[in-house]
Amino acid sequence: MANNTRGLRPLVLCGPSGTGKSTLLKKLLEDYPNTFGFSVSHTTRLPRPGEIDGKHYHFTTAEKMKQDIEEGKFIENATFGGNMYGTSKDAVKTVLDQGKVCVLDIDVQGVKQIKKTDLNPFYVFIKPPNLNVLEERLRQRKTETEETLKRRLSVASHEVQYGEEPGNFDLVVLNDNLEHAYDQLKKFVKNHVLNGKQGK
Ligand SMILES: Nc1ncnc2c1ncn2[C@@H]1O[C@H](COP(=O)(O)OP(=O)(O)OP(=O)(O)O)[C@@H](O)[C@H]1O
Repeated sequence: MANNTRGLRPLVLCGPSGTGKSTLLKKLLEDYPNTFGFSVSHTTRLPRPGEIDGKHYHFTTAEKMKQDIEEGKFIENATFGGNMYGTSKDAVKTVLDQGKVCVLDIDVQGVKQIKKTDLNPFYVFIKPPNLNVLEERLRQRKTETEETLKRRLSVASHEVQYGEEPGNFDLVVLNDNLEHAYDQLKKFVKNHVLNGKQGK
């Protein structure tokens, strides 16, 4: 069954911090076990409570990450809120080798870089209802300090602008109601990413 996905285009989920990418991704991975594989990004930020090294992120140092970037080991990388993030070639290869559809959770800077590669994924933008709701979600998540929260919000409006620009994404999902947003994502996945090739 896993081999049925071989050759299918990867799926990029992008959107401002707190917009609900991880939440939607979790639902997708639960709904389609064995079909999708998450490309585990590298980051120099500290783990949040409950985050597991190698599962949620590969936690690394700025020194090591800079060196790996110089050595060409990354497909895309970005600095956000004083921390580095990136997708290594190995992270994508690991998923493809499992015969799964590779899902990448990246920001706008990463999307712009991926567009210059031959990865050829589907691009989905997850849009927050507005910046006040985004702030509320980030506050409720209790992962941010006042400073990191401000930084995340300050880039969010530019990201939404890029997300809404026609042609930049294959699908823009408004994450107002979670079930509604997930339905839109799932429909797109069924019709385009899986292209009728397999069910659950
Ligand atoms: N539709 C929704 N309605 C209400 N709350 C939501 C909705 N979608 C997500 N949330 C909540 O908003 C918070 C942020 O969501 P999540 O962590 O998935 O965002 P993210 O885009 O992955 O952020 P980051 O890029 O910082 O990892 C979480 O606490 C999540 O439970």
